Amino acid sequence: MRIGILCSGGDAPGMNPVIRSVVRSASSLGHEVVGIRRGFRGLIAGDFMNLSSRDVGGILDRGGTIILSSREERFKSLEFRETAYRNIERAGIEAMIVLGGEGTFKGAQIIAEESGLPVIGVPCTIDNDIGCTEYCIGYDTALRNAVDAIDKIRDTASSHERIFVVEVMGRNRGFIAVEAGLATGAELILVPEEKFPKERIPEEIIKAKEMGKLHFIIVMAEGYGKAEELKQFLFESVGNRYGEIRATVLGHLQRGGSPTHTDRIMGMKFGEVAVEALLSGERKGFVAYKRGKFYIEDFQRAGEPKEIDWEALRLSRRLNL
Ligand SMILES: Nc1ncnc2c1ncn2[C@@H]1O[C@H](COP(=O)(O)OP(=O)(O)OP(=O)(O)O)[C@@H](O)[C@H]1O
Ligand SMILES: O=P(O)(O)OC[C@H]1O[C@](O)(CO)[C@@H](O)[C@@H]1O
Ligand SMILES: [Mg+2]
Repeated sequence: MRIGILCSGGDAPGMNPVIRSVVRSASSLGHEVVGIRRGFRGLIAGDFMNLSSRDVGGILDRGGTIILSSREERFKSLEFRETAYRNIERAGIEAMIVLGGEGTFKGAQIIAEESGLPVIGVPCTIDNDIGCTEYCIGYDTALRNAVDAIDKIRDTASSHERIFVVEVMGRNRGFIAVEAGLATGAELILVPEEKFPKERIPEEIIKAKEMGKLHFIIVMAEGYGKAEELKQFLFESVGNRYGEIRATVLGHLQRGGSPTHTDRIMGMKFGEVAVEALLSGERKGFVAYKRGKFYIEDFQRAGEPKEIDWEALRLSRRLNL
């Protein structure tokens, strides 16, 4: 079988271990892998490259993706998808493995349904927001990056007795904010899922400062609000009386760097399962991970809501004395 592989949406550290695993698992069973460069954009352009086991050497520890990624609006239009299907046929691609988030899986599902090609998705997004799977590649590394950065911010926040608003990624979800916030002992975690009233934040700051805390660190998911705007609101509410206020947006540094051992190992496992699923005749769906087991789930279910760790949020508040 000739298998096409692509990465789409925001890159995720751990995509390279998935690619390596797909290429070598397929190769060990006598099958070929073709890399599609720049995700769906490369499908439309017909930008393909053969990937041998040697081509994927030395990439386990590399962040990003060697076959590149993109967000490609044109893939939502049938006209461009038809061009993609002609390119797939011309290149002799008989099945596909698609790495990305929930948006990417919509594209993957459409390919499977319109072209009849077998397509398997591998959940790769630092947002960790794909329904039905307990794990998404990239999330662990993004957490490591966020925790590392917030620890550093805490040092300077304490020295200057400041209030910090730290904005972390998670387009519509608070997964990174909750876990990075608990792990760094943030004084307040703000997530879009909870709608914590911003009018209550000044009292929280006053309470903490009266308890003798040097700093007050707010870890806020980007889906809750903008760091600069919250900083401005706090300044208008309490001024500098409880410490100067600063805002930091961690941004794309969360998405880079060498994948953690968890993202590497999970990436390799997800990749092998994707190849075996295609070889055993699966036609469409994504590899999901639940209670220690991998299985193929319907693409449709990727959009189902997945709960943040509410227990972690509760615990962070209890321990904030
Ligand atoms: N309804 C759709 N039909 C066809 N293609 C789609 C559709 N939705 C998304 N896509 C494709 O998937 C790409 C990636 O989607 P999106 O930007 O939502 O990222 P994602 O895969 O969710 O990853 P992340 O959120 O981690 O960045 C889009 O740019 C587009 O090419
Ligand atoms: O890299 P871009 O296109 O600016 O997208 C940023 C978005 O992508 C993500 O990093 C997910 O990949 C979100 O957390 C964030 O909202
Ligand atoms: Mg997404």
